[in-house]
Amino acid sequence: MSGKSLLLKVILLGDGGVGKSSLMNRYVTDRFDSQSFHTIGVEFLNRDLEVDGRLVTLQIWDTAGQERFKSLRTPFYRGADCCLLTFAVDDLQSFQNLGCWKKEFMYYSDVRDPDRFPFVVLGNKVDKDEREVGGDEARAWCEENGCYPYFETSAKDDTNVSAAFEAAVREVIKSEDQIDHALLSSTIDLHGNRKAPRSGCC
Ligand SMILES: Nc1nc2c(ncn2[C@@H]2O[C@H](COP(=O)(O)OP(=O)(O)OP(=O)(O)O)[C@@H](O)[C@H]2O)c(=O)[nH]1
Ligand SMILES: [Mg+2]
Repeated sequence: MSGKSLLLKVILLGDGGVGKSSLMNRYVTDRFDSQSFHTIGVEFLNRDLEVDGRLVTLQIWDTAGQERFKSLRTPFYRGADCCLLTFAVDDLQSFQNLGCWKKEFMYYSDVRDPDRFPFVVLGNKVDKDEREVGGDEARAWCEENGCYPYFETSAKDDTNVSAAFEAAVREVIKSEDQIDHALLSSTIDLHGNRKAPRSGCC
C-alpha cells in the first residue's frame, strides 16, 4: 500500500430534495435525518478511505439543488475530480434534469478534458415503494451519456452508499491512468510519427 494519501474532490449535484446531503451525512457520519433542511450554497466534509490499496482523502462537496441558489454553488465546481449526478427514483423530474446538471457542471467547472471527465450517477431513495424511474431506464441514460457507473442508493437504509463513493474514487483513478496513457502514447517516436491519443469512453 502506498503511504501517500490522495486528496480527491467529489461534488454532489442534483435537484433539491433528492438526498445529496443525506448521502454525504450517511457516508461521513453514518447518520440519517428524516427532517433535514435544504442546503444553502455548499458544504463539505472529508472522509479517509482505502481503495484498492490506495489511501484517499475524499473531500465531498454537497451543493444546494434549488434553482435560487445557483449562483452560490457554481463557483465551487472548479477543481472537482468527479461529479456525482444524483436523482431520486420516486421523482421523475429529478431524473429528467440530470442532463441539465451535467451541462451546468461542464460550463462552470471548465474541466480540461470533458470527454474523459468521470461522472457517477446515483438513483437515491430506493427504499421507497413508489418509483417513477426504473433501473433499466437510468442505466440506459448512463450508457448513452458516457458509460457512467450507476448506483441505486438509500441514504435512509444505507444501501450502496459506500459503494457509490468508492466507485467515484475508482473512476478518478481510472481516468487519470487514461490521461497518463494518452500522454505517453502521444509522444513523438524516433521516426517522427506522432501517435494520436485514443478516444472513446468504453
Ligand atoms: N426515504 C428516503 N428519504 C430520503 C433519502 N435520502 C434523503 N431523504 C429525505 O429526503 C429529504 C431531502 O433530503 P436532503 O438530503 O436534504 O436533499 P438534498 O438533495 O440535500 O436537497 P437540497 O439541499 O435542497 O439540494 C429529507 O427529508 C430526507 O430525510 C432516502 O434514501 N430515502
Ligand atoms: Mg442538501
